[in-house]
Amino acid sequence: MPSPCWCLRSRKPPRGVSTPARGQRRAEPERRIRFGSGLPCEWALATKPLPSAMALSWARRLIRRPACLKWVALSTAPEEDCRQGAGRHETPRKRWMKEKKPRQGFSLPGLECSWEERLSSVATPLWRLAYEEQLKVKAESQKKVLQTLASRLREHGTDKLEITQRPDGLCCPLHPVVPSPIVNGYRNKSTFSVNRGPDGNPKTVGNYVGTGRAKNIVCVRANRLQNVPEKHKQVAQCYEEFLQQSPLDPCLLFHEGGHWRELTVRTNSSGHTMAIITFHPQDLNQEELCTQKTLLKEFFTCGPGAVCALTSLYFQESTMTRSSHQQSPYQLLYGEPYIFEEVLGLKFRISPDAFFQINTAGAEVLYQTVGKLSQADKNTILLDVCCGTGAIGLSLAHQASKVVGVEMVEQAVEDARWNAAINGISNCEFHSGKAEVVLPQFLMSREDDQPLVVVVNPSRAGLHYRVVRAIRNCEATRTLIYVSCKPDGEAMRNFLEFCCPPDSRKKLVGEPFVPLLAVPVDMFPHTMHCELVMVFTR
Ligand SMILES: C[S@@+](CC[C@H](N)C(=O)[O-])C[C@H]1O[C@@H](n2cnc3c(N)ncnc32)[C@H](O)[C@@H]1O
Repeated sequence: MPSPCWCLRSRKPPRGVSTPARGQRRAEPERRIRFGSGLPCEWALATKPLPSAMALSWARRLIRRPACLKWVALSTAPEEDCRQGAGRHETPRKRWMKEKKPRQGFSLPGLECSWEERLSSVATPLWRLAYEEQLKVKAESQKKVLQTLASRLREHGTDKLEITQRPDGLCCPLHPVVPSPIVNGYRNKSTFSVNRGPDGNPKTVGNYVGTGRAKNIVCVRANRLQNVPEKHKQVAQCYEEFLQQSPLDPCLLFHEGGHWRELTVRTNSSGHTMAIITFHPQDLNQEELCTQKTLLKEFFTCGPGAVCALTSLYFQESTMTRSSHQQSPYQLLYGEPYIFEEVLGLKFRISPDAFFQINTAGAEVLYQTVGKLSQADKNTILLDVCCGTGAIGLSLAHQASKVVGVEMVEQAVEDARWNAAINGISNCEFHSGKAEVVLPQFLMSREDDQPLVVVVNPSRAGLHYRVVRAIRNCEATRTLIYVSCKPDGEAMRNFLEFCCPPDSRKKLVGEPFVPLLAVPVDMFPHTMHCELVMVFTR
């Protein structure tokens, strides 16, 4: 259980707690709440768990103002700043940010709030709530998404009674959140950065507290993050040990030089572990690069890093924030080129560059949910748009007459084809390329009029308008399933494009879709995120 403490920034004190006068400190034996005057907004620290209703109401505020989340950890400025009060024109936060110096975890009497806890509050803001409470918070935020969609559709002049006449103000019925079968350590992939830690050590491996824009980034070890499994933490710790003994500098800012960059760890259910290390070559020659790769390999195969028992070690030279395999190949230094996973009885091969849902047990629930909702049958073709390694299409292939997948990452498409073959699935084809290029061509060139069930699961950037237009203008598409982990972002734009009244200016001439049902599936316990499965029909 996490330590019984809830810490949030809030404009108002929780109900039932009076605000002390400016500068005055108040201590109650049961619950002690402090308000730091001079901070941009008041914030509160409770040393006892708050009643769940209270915690929930605060969490709801976070949903309304998610920007607050960024400040949850940062606004916890050291106590002496609050106590002494800042100058008239300089708030403690301003002063703290101006110093730009990472500080040691600070302590308040009765409340230890370490850097690790701050990181937890940034990366997993719900971690102090019991899982049932987390699900309530997520249900609330999904409700808001459906309310927003309903009101945006009304603004767009929809006359669909299914939307305009719903008494709850939602655009369609909303199911309760389907819980994740695993709540802790569920991540099968974690990425760790290298940067200055709270003690100023530039070779710290962890995750960021703070932002680049505010220039107050501190890299904090992920040891306390509840969604990261122990194995990932162990590899991160070993990489840090390697860096400490390496003569080369870490690459903190590209233009300042340095080499060692982030670490990605992938694991599967049988404990196999793949590590990928990104390296900025700067002006090293091939021989020098080779020396570094050898040192890294030796460290993880026969040196102190051997305890991690890696099954694959990859090295990627990259001068960009992110590079695909095409831009800068993943170089296998040691072991198996792929990691394998089993999902719903099917075997999946996953390349280092390929996307795979980060919660494998949660992915099974998600795919089962999509399968039930899709109503794909032997008369329908199932289109899996943004298919990754083909997981959705392959797990539903037995329901449909045929599956067609589209994916832009070449390695993932190769995995999808291999996955179909190894599982003996012959009614699938996978196309490589951007969906906005491949899909309109595919739909235009179809000669049969077999009904289509389209499942889209794009990244956070949402679908390109050409993809939306192609799907909407294709009459054979009667059912559309949109799976999104950020339905209040770009996906909302897509929902409107699918459901708005016909608009010839935007070439959205096909019959509009109507939201039929929404089922949230929790894949990310402790975070605010949730996968939303939206079913549209027409
Ligand atoms: C959220 S993942 C979904 C993967 C897959 N449905 C699954 O469950 O494993 C999004 C996928 O979309 C791919 N993608 C992003 N933009 C794309 C585009 N414009 N065209 C095709 N695929 C794209 C990404 O490479 C990634 O594999």
